[in-house]
This record gives sequence, C-alpha cells and structure tokens, in this order.
Amino acid sequence: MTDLRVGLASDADRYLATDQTVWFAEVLSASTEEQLLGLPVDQRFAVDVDGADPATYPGIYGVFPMTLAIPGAADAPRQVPCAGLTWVGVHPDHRRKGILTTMLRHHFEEVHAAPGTHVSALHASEPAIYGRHGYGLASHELVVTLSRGATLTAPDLEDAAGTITTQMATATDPGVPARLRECHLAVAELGSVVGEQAYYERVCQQLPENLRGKEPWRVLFARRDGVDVGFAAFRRNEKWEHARPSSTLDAWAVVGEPATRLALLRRLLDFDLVSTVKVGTVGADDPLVLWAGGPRATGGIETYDSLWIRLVDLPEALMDRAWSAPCDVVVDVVDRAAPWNEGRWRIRADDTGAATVERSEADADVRLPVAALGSGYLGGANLLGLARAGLVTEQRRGAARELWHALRADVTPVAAVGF
Ligand SMILES: CC(=O)SCCNC(=O)CCNC(=O)[C@H](O)C(C)(C)COP(=O)(O)OP(=O)(O)OC[C@H]1O[C@@H](n2cnc3c(N)ncnc32)[C@H](O)[C@@H]1OP(=O)(O)O
Repeated sequence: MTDLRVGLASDADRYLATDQTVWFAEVLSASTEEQLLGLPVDQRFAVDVDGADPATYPGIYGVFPMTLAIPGAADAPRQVPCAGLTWVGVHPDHRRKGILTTMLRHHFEEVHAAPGTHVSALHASEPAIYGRHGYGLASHELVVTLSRGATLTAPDLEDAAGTITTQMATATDPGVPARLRECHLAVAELGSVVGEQAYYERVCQQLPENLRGKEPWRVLFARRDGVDVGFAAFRRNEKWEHARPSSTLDAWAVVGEPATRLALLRRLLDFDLVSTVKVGTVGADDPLVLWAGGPRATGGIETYDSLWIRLVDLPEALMDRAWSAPCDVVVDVVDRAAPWNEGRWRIRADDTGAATVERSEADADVRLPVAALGSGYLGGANLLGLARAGLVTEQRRGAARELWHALRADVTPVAAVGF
C-alpha cells in the first residue's frame, strides 16, 4: 500500500470507534475522553487511507509514557523512561496489508527522535505478533491460586512483616491513584513498569458496565510508620455453593518488597467468605511459591509472557543499564524495522558495571536479532539458552556465554503490570 498516512489521531471518537470495532467488547456508556483516560492526546496515533470509512481509522496505536526498572549498580534497579505501546488495532477490513508494520515503524521513529527514551515495551495480545518487529520476551508472569488460609512460611521475614499494617480503600477514593503511583515508583523492582499519574487514574476508574454485579476494585495499602510501602489491588466475586461461602478473590498485583508482599498476601488469604485467592502479576521467581511450599502446595500456577522489550536506540539503551561482569563482544545485529541499529556493535563492559557500545568493523562474535537483546535487557532471559536453542548464532566460541554473564541479573525480573 502506498497511500498509508500515519500521524496524530485528530478525531478521538473515530479513534475509540476503531478500538471498539477491533476488540468487539461491550460498548461503554462513558464519554470518549473518560474511555481514553491515561492516553495522552499527543500519544494517540492513527493510520488513514484515501477512501477509508470516516467513522473508523484503518489502524490505531497509542503510547503510555512509563518508567522501566532496569539493572542498576549494586543490584538496585535504575529507572529509565520507556514508551509503553498500547491500543494497537487494525480495522478488520484493512488487516494483513502492512498497517501494523507501518505503525510500528512510525513508533520506532517517534521514540528514536524523543530525547531520553530508548526502549519500547508492551504486553502482547497474541505472542506471535511482535517478535518479527524486534520485541523480545523479557519477563514472565505467574498467576498463582491459593486456598483461603494457606500458610506462607518465611521465618527471616517475620519481624519485618510484623511491622506492616494494612488499610483497605476503594479504588475510587480520593487520592488513591496518586498514592499508588508514588508507592509503585518508590518500591519498583527490576522489571517493573510504572505509569504516569493518569495511568493509575485509569487503573482506578470504575465504569458502570465493568461493575455490573461485581465488587468495585479495592486497594489494600501496606503501611509502615504511617507511610505507604506497598499495595495490592483486588476484588472479590461473591459465590455460594451448597450453602457455603465459596467466593474467589482476584488480586491484580501485589507490590512492595518481599516482607511487605508477605504481609499483604497473608491479609488477602484471610478475608471472610472467600475460599480461593488468585494472585496475578507474580514474577517467575517470586518468593510466593517458596512461601507456599512449592508449586504443588498451591492450587495451581499458570505461566504467561509478561513484558516484551524493544531496543529502539540500541547503543544508548545498552549503555543505560548496569552490567554484571566485564565483556568485550562484537555483536552483529539484525534489525530491519529500525535500520539505524542494524550491523556490528562492539560492547565493552568493565568491572564497574559501565559499558561502551560503539560501531565496529571487527568480525562479529555473536549474530543475533535485535529481539534477543530485548529479551536479555532486564537480565532475565538467558542468552546462552537462546544460542543453544538456535535463536542466536555464536561465531566466536564462548562469546554468547561472555555476553550473557555480563547481561544477567542476580534476581529474575518481576512481572510488569498490564497496560
Ligand atoms: C501492544 C498491543 O496493543 S497488543 C494488541 C494488538 N492488537 C490486536 O491483537 C487486535 C486484533 N488484531 C489486529 O488488530 C491486527 O490483526 C494486528 C494489529 C495484530 C496486525 O495488524 P496487520 O496490519 O494485519 O499486520 P501486518 O499486515 O502489518 O502484518 C505484519 C506481519 O505480521 C503477521 N501477523 C500479524 N498479526 C498476526 C497475528 N495475530 N499472529 C501471527 N502473525 C501475525 C502478518 O501475517 C505479517 O506477516 P508477514 O510480514 O510475514 O506477511
């Protein structure tokens, strides 16, 4: 297609109508701007084509400005800006004509031009879509089911967990979005994404159709010395079976350092009238499974892909993060969607955790798709494993191992909240 035009979506109603056509969910009664809450006006993009239906765009996408916690010095994550790609949709009449490809190229060019933002990240609706566009799977999410009253054992955290009190609020209570954001930013662990204030306003928004027959979303704040140090967002689904209470409690995310999470989870496991607790956005190596006594001690664990990361400005993104070990490796990067990244780069990390990444004419040690560096960016996805799987080509023996030892983090990235 030659006449695709990508630019700001000037018509918010048309933008929303496109999303409704693509996702075929119930049409909500809230105003357009209420439904677009959190998506800045200058981050709503659309594709137009001559002769397209004026009520819908052929394609749309949006960006939540976010903060991503990446490996930092001394194991403390470093927070960097990140473009949170979202609201991607192509009208059914226009699919498989290259509109997504065009929109992503536009997105990469926008991020490339934005000073300070070097990575894009997303949650994928379907796992087959984004790898070909340079996104690599950087973290996993578990959904863990537990029975009410399940015992969580963590002897060395008892004292710290004992200093936490919990306080229940409703998501629409005044001030809750600001408290969520401030707390999330303060305790963000490796792999966390933290949105702007409007993102939390969106999370706390309770539209009538989403509430039908359901409890409003609640927030359990964890407090120590009068300060918020964590939170869990949850709601209970009322159910009775054989005259016995058998409600389920769904926790969207449990945020805080481990002792805080322990205190929050214990409270979630102790709600009256609830029989089953389902905790989402649990990291692949979250202590919850250890506290419960291992996978079979839970009521079940589901595993999903969490955050997909795309290095848009490869050298800047790689130099932003801290490195775990020295390395001197020339990578030959395949990146057709962001051609400024394509080719050979020499990555030299020293024992202080700093790295330089420069263009190189030297023979490549490792040839890889840019998505492999996105996967390894948080230090979670094993680059050596990717080489063993045939997804990365080692051209100097030992180079994939050297690069992986420098990229890896001591802790597995947490799962990222949905956006
Ligand atoms: C971050 C987010 O917002 S995730 C939400 C993504 N949106 C959705 O899932 C909504 C429903 N789906 C859609 O709107 C569309 O089908 C999209 C956005 C997934 C794809 O848009 P299209 O314009 O059809 O994609 P495009 O024509 O650019 O295809 C690019 C390539 O990806 C492939 N592809 C596209 N969608 C899929 C898919 N769902 N599964 C596997 N392959 C896919 C195409 O076959 C094509 O392959 P090719 O280059 O080998 O020919």
